[in-house]
Amino acid sequence: MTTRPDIHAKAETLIEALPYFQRYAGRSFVVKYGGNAMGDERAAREFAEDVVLLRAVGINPVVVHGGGPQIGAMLEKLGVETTFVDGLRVTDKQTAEVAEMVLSGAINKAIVGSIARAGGKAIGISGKDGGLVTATKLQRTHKDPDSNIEKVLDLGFVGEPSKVDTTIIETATGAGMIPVVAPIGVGEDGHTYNINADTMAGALAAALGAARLLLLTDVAGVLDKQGGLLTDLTPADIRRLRDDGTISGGMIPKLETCVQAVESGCEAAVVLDGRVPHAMLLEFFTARGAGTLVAKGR
Ligand SMILES: Nc1ncnc2c1ncn2[C@@H]1O[C@H](COP(=O)(O)OP(=O)(O)O)[C@@H](O)[C@H]1O
Ligand SMILES: CC(=O)N[C@@H](CCC(=O)OP(=O)(O)O)C(=O)O
Repeated sequence: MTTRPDIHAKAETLIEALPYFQRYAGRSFVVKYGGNAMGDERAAREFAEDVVLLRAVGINPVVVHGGGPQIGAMLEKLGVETTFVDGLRVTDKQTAEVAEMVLSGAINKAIVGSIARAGGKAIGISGKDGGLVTATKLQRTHKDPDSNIEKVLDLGFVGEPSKVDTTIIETATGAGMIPVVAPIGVGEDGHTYNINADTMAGALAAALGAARLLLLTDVAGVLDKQGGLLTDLTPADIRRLRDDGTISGGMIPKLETCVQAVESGCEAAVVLDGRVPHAMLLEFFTARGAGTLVAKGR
């Protein structure tokens, strides 16, 4: 008899995953797929395969996508200038129209297509569909460090989810489909609002009581000042890391989203390296995990 160690290793990998399949069957996983991660064709294919695999083992994946760099490229083509405040795009009426066209049109349908090629059935929607997300204008203030005076900043049609009705998500997942959601919402005032994709994903994870909110990014996870990976964090740890300056820039709103999600119904959030092949599968289905897990308590 010949031995096939490679076959045994594969079987062991599947058996290692069994308790996780059992634990998460029937639960929702909200996955935020950022615009920076989409550039690479192979990574995009692997992302779609991972999502289809989650669905195949009985988990309900919900994809929320970004597209910041792609909106920027389209605005540049059209000769429209764009600026950011605290990582949020200042959005006038024309910018909102371009953001909706790029997010709900081009990117949303490209992701639906790659999930279909990986053998899954996806349905592309935005926060506008089925009354999924009602948005309100984001109120943002900024304290001038010299005068200490707090100013109200007008970011235009930048919204935050104020009401989430998950019926359309539940209907789609109940019919075996994978919802792919563009971060666009409509206000009670009838205006279209541009919503940061991390914020949108966090709001959906909380409303769905998701087992996991997964934020794929371009670093290994949350790093300490020496560059070491912090594997487990609580909301209290995050407040401390923010106060001592360990986290900055885009990581601040990302972790704020994680804290808000775990404090309002989502079991745990993970900041994960989207550049690593099949990062999602390693996180969910191995004892080692990957990235940084944010949960209410240890
Ligand atoms: N402590 C930290 N650990 C990891 N990344 C950090 C930290 N502090 C700041 N960052 C920055 O946050 C960035 C991730 O946020 P962002 O660029 O908004 O991601 P994305 O575009 O994927 O949403 C990292 O690339 C890094 O530059
Ligand atoms: C208000 C706001 O900033 N909206 C974002 C929406 C897309 C996004 O968040 O995309 P990434 O995840 O790829 O950065 C924007 O206009 O760029």
